[in-house]
Amino acid sequence: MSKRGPEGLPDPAGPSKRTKKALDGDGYVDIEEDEYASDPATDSALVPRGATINFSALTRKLAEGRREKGDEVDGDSLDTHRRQQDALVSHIFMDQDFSWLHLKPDHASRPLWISPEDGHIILEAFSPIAEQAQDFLVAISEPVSRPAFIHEYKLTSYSLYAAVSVGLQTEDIIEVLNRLSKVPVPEAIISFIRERTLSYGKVKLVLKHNKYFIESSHPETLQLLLKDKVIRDARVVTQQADTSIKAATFTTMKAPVKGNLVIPGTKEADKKKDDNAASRDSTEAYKANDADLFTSVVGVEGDEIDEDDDNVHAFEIDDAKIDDVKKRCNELEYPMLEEYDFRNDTINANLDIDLKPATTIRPYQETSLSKMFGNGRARSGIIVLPCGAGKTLVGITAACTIKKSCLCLCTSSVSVMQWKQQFMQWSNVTDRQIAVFTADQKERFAGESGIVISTYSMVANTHNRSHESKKMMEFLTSREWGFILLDEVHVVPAAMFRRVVTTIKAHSKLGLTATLVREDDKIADLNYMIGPKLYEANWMDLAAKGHIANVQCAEVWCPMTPEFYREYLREQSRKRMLLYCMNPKKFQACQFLIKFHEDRGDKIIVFSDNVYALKAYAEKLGKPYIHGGTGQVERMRVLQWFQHDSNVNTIFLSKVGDTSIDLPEATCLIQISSHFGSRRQEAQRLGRILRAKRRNDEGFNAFFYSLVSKDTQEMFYSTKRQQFLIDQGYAFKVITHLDGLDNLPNLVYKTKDEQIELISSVLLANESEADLGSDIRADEGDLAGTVTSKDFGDPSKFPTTYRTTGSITALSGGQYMSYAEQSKSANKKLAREIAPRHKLFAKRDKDKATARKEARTTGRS
Ligand SMILES: Nc1ncnc2c1ncn2[C@@H]1O[C@H](COP(=O)(O)OP(=O)(O)OP(=O)(O)O)[C@@H](O)[C@H]1O
Repeated sequence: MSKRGPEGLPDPAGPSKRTKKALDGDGYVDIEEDEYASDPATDSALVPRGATINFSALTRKLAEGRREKGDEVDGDSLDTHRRQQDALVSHIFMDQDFSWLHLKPDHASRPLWISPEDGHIILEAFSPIAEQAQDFLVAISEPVSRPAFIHEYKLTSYSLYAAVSVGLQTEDIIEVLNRLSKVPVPEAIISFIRERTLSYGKVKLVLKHNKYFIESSHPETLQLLLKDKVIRDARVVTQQADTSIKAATFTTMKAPVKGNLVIPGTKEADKKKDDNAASRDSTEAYKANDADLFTSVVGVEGDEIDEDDDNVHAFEIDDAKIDDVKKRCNELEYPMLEEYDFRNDTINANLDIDLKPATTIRPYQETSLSKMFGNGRARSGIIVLPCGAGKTLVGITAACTIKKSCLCLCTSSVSVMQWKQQFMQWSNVTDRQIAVFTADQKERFAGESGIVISTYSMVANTHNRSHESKKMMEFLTSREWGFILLDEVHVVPAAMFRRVVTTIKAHSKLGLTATLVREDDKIADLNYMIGPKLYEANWMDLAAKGHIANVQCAEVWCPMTPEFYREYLREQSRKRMLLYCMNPKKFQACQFLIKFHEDRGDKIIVFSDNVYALKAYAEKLGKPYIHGGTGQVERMRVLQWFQHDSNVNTIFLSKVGDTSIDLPEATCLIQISSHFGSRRQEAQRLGRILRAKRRNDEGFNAFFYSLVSKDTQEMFYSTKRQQFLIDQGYAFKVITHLDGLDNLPNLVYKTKDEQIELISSVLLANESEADLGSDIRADEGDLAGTVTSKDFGDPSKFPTTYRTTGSITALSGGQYMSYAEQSKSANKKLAREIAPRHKLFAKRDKDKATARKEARTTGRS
């Protein structure tokens, strides 16, 4: 595989040579000079096929060539003037001077600019055609950052793979980009798009009669793949097929027939119900949609999506090696499309389910599904929708469209029950057709087809299975599944995924997630294990349309009291965390915000990953709490109170509440302790209020506060955590002072004595109290719990996030708080004190510390 730069773009250091070398190493591929790109618009010698492109060098060379030839300059005075201007500004921008990419005369009405350096695309989100441009960019590139006015995307190999897999053609991509761009699309980018899309979509992975086949209508491509050792070794040679690699020896299969497909829950489906006679070809409808997009954006007709050739060639591969083969094909730049022609599958029994007549899916849910079913088959891939936007219904609608046996995998047993309940709520599935497989329940559906809902760990775990579990696994692995639904795909460790993908045979896979980010950079693995990203919604758009709530985000800086800070500087890292969580000023800020929001009529969830702090805060403030150790009955009771009792307006949750708790009543979140710098956790917590019931009330805002102890490590983690949400367009305000806090009646830990009492109890607390990982029960499967502080790097190296400091009045409409920047703090003085001391004093300090330690040990015993 070509080595990629940090952006997913090729590394200028020449990785293509690696590709070539790897292939040569196996002694099978001759990359001839004539395989160099032969597009007349580009200098062919510069762009070898499969080679990595140094965008800037290439573009400059091409531009210089043109200048030498006098191509781009028609000699009129305007251009001369322009060149003079360029010369004037060039020294300011240095190597970032792109003035040689001349603006088109009507550039003001075109919303895009593409960097010739790295394929990053900048979009003016305020342009009248920004919405259409966004739809197009989401299809061909990866969104990097989408705040209010300027969006950033990047073109990568994977994004182009996804574009081809949803039916876009190379020339359409280039044409539309060119129409939208303020400058002509740099030639390096055109070459990159051509080169990357050349081989995509040529090879498919098909499951037939419980066997996997690699299928293509280009026999030469199959020959090329078979020259690779990994693929060759994975091939199952049947009697009919000769091992020698000739097109004639491949099994020839008939191309699937296309017909009518209507996704349930859409307007199309309603129309069909109303008028059976007027059934329409939905493939045509989706093509028309795409064509509309292109026409409205750029004024050209969209090309027809290629129909399959009549004859396709295929060879069988060993299902135990399926994962390696997929990975290898990706590396060879022939990623396999996985499509399931479910309507022509006569082998697997149909599942008679449909959405209930009253269920209507929302426009963005329909768009995401149209990417999956756009050509009448089910494409495997990933759909990314914000938390609370209704991924469950998207999954259920997909299952009701495919109408074959479905296996649904989630991260915890609580989610399993929620999925089952949602299936029953939105579709007409009967109790007999749906079964759950968890540690407590091992059910099977009645009849030939049905739905099984389980957890990743139940299916992937191979140790200590009970007899019943073994039997259940035999049931799951012995059959062919039409559809596998994978919830929260971003949290599942790669090894666990691999086990699931290799043990369960499924024709199509749909991954669902809100946050396609991982701290361990394993996200690229999902591309070959599940498929490309089919759709990613824009959070701000959905908020503007009322599908999710508008949220005001704020980071509240709580100064450490001098005593806490002194101990913080002295203690080791685990205790340090306990100290910044239990900071009395944070306690007070939490009390103040709870009071402030309860008075406004909000329902508040306070999150704390640290169970020691969770209990201490909740007990001190007299509020109910739930953590990993809370029993099911108690949990349900607390949640019921919160939902229905007007006297219980605040609950405290540990990380068990991050994902699996659906509380549309909640309108305010306060975070007092969190899992280091996890961007995913921050987004998932925000997700708890995005579904606020009251989101469509006029002027309604939900609130998300992160309480951070000033001048501690927590500030670095907080910045890191916010990055994902900032990229989605959320602005974090910083509150440095809560006006009125000091006058709050019954303010906790107000006196020095109380604060000192608190610090001694924190210091006496066991080191393990600072642990975050032990809170989740095994069956709740904290699949992401493997991430530690180490994964977040060195705080000092992390780039700072842009923040705004503003008025809380503007933030919440409240008049009781104000900002004040503190220029000096006692903490700074303390930090100076703690700095390396003269050796004369060092010994005295050491003696003192030993004495203190001894005193503590005696106190504990
Ligand atoms: N088309 C729809 N019509 C009405 N309600 C809907 C629709 N789609 C989703 N909802 C509602 O939106 C809420 C959120 O849905 P869901 O729990 O599926 O979100 P999610 O995207 O899975 O969130 P998370 O990632 O936080 O788990 C649910 O209460 C669901 O009933």
